Amino acid sequence: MEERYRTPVSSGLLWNVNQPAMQLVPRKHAELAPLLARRNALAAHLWQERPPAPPMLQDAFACRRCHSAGVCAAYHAVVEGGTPESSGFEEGHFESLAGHISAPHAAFVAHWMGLVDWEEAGARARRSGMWALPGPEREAQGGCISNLAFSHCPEPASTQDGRVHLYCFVRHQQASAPGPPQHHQLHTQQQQHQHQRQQSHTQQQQEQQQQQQQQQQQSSQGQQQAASLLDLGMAAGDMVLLSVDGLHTAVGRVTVHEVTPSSVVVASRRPVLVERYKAQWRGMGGCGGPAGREQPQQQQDCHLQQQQQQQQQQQQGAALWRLDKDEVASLSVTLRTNLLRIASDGGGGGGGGGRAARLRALIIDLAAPRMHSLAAAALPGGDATTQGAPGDAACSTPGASTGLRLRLRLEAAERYLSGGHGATLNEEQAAAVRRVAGAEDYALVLGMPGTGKTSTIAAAIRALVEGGARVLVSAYTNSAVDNILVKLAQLEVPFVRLGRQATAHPDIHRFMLGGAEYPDRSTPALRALMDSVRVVGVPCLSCNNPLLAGRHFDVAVVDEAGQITLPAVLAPLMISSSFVLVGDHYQLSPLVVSPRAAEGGLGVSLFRRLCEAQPQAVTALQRQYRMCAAIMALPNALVYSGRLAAGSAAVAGAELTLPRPEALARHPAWLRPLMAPAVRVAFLDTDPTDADVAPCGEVQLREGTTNPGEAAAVAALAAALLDAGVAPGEIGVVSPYRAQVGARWLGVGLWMWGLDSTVG
Ligand SMILES: Nc1ncnc2c1ncn2[C@@H]1O[C@H](COP(=O)(O)OP(=O)(O)OP(=O)(O)O)[C@@H](O)[C@H]1O
Repeated sequence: MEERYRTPVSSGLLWNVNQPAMQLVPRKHAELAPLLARRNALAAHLWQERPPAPPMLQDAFACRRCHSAGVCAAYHAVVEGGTPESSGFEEGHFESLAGHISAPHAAFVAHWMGLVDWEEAGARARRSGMWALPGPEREAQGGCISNLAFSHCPEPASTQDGRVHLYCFVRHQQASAPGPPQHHQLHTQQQQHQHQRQQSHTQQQQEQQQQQQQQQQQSSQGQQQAASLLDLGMAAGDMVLLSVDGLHTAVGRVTVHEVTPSSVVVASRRPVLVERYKAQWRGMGGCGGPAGREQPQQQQDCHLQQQQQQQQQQQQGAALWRLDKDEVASLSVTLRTNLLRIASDGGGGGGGGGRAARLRALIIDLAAPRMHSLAAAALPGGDATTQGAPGDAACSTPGASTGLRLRLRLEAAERYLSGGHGATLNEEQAAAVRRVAGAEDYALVLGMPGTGKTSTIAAAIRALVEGGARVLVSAYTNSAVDNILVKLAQLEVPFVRLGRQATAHPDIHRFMLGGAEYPDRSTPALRALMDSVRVVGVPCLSCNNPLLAGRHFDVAVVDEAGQITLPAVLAPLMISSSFVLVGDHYQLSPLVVSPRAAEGGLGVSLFRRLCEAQPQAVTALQRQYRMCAAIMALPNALVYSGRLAAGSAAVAGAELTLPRPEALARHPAWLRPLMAPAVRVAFLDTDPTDADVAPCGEVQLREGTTNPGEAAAVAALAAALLDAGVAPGEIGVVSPYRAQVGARWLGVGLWMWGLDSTVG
């Protein structure tokens, strides 16, 4: 720390998990050497591609009291093939925690643990760029905004989470006038840079290369960066790390508050000492790291551009800041813990052993799910299919048999479906509601695009709640959770949304703790709220929220389940008696970075695994309300084998209506035939021989691939539609290129999406 911060450090803080407060520990020279040795050993350990876990402690007394003994025993058993003797646990302790794990279950969990390891290694390789690459290089790869100068502190904002401090940064443009990106120049420079790296590294050559690079970078600096900060893929709500480039990585973990073309405002709960870095910068006299320290050539190459920018900033007495998206964070730890919790029968903190046993049967052994038919549920006390699951006693509602609970839900579903909003659901949707209400183990809802998945799930949740169930609403992303919650609010179903306000949809803020619906944040009030509320919404990876500790739900409903990896989806399932997975595995599968993990099956969601193993548990929604017949023909031919149908004749025959068709006369001739009402799908040939359409071709910009010719053609089409009276909000533009999805469309209020975000 002294080396890094150039400040004498005379003591440190020790946090002992068994103690309520931290202790101040004075620095003792004699203790430093072994501490550094442990630090180095840990660093060396973590640096390996797939680091093994440290050896078992062999401290029976400490392990008996440890809250992680369950997952630790499960890990030792399934990954390390451990025995009671090798565990070092007290006699009988290891067997009680891991003795039940059969060889096939151990093999399954070990396999998935390995996939998480590979994925973590892949993600870590990407993340290392945050620490190793100068901001501009990282910005070119995406996930970073670099070359920022601190501007000012807007007034602190008050949120339900408390007051947050705001910091506004602007592009450091003063040293170089902004201008259009010089594509050719950038490309050439990158080639030269690469080429130079391949050359022999004699001292003389290195110096020449550095000089060349400096000259090139000086001439192109300021021209390479994206013209608008909106083009860099960061949005309000993103979690980012704020750093001073080359001086201090991760000054703070902050949230993006607002992005405009020229500025970005970040929010932090704690004050960030921006002025301090200005002062420190002056004190250090240049680039980060001790002066004269030898660096490998690659690092020197890497840091050249950074140093130049820093020198410019230094002359002006200010630091250069950067924002890096924090994507991996503690994800792998959560995934491993989830896997070990279904392997373990206790001591894992939360899920009961009975629930874990049932999940092992359903997920690993692929046991058939028990489903209560309406007829069976009508019988007093339920039927045989609802009784006697091993270990389920831990999950049942006291005083009510499983059969009775399911019958109450099914009756509530029928009541809902027979009146008001419920009557507007089509047959498939109504069947899905019944299936969800009658599911004892799980139900799967396969919702093809535009088939009313969200509406159906919201209706099913309302029926569940009216039938007395407590429901956990989850998904991988905050936005997917909120999508359902918005519909629940319309159906007047009360709920609590857990999480930070910054990550939630504005319409949902009032349902968050401290929001208009739940203003009292005192401990008794929160406890009473969590005891009484019937519906809680939280993303999968936040199910370890302290307010959920020790709580149990009757049903977990997980949306977009086709896009969630198996280890990630387990957390909500562990704290619920039954679950409903909603998704469409024919659309996007889980995003996996590591090819090796993908080969091993990490890209196969639990939703798909169960759909394939237990097709009788699937209710498919196939009647869609979004696409006319001509558009629907494409997904039907490519993906759904003709199963997708239009919800009504009006949907199938929908056509373009132009309030002012005569306005088209003012626009290029090539686009007029495309606007005929009968034309539902058109492929526009952008061959350059057509004089009217601008020549098209891909161009590599710093912010990504673009096709200016195609963009111009789309702009012409949009302008014609607007002129002909189509409302801006009725026009959508989709592009496979992130860089093409830019600010230029926002001015006219068009909907503009990247390809991924249009799925579903
Ligand atoms: N039974 C129905 N009758 C008429 N319109 C319906 C019906 N069900 C859904 N819709 C309409 O279909 C559209 C899509 O509904 P919804 O957003 O719930 O579908 P989704 O399957 O969740 O969509 P996505 O494909 O985005 O996941 C909405 O405009 C909705 O009002």
